[in-house]
Amino acid sequence: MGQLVICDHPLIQHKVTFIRDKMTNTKQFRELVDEVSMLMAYEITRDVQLSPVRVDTPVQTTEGKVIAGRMLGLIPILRAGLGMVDGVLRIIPSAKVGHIGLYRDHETLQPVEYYCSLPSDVTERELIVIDPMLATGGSANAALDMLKKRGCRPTKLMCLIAAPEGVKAVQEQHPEIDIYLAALDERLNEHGYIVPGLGDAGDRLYGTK
Ligand SMILES: O=P(O)(O)OC[C@H]1O[C@H](OP(=O)(O)OP(=O)(O)O)[C@H](O)[C@@H]1O
Ligand SMILES: O=c1cc[nH]c(=O)[nH]1
Ligand SMILES: [Mg+2]
Repeated sequence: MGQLVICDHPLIQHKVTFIRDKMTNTKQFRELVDEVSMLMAYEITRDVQLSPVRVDTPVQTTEGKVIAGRMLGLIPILRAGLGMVDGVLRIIPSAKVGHIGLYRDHETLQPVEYYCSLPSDVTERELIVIDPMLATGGSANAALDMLKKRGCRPTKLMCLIAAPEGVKAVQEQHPEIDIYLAALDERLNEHGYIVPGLGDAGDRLYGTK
């Protein structure tokens, strides 16, 4: 079973509180999501392999460590996943980005696929699927299915807020995936929204409601 990691660094928890706040405006919301995503990228890259190199300081030669060329790909789920990409890219600038378009049908809560564009070398990369909200888990599972069907290797799912129902659904359908969250909330409501959550992440990022 993959790990379930709650990124409980105080800076992340502080910012998530303001992300949840309904008084936070679109500009502040976008900035906070960007900042939390950057901070979460530290946790997500914790297992990156290092290799030794010699480095000449002004004083003497010593041994340093550099990242051992692991190839990463970021796969945001449109729309809301886009709000997290730049923050992660600030920490992992060499990652390539592919896009999966999914929206959740408001009646059935089932994900509807409308776009998929992946980097040409995507099958050689370790992929991190990115979406701020993991509610029923339908969208994350559909994205992971789409990637696996194309011969790709997703290893991590990065979300801001999840409901226990969504975590369970991903763990059942894709048990090897490591899930990284800033918060694990109480439950879903009758409309499939996370409680207490933050509302509709896409609408809050882009000011569409
Ligand atoms: O776990 P689930 O029950 O599938 O719900 C989570 C999905 O819902 C939201 O997207 P939405 O459908 O609102 O699309 P948007 O990003 O375009 O707003 C969110 O960004 C996830 O993709
Ligand atoms: O609470 C939720 C659930 C799904 N999608 C959102 O944007 N928010
Ligand atoms: Mg939405």
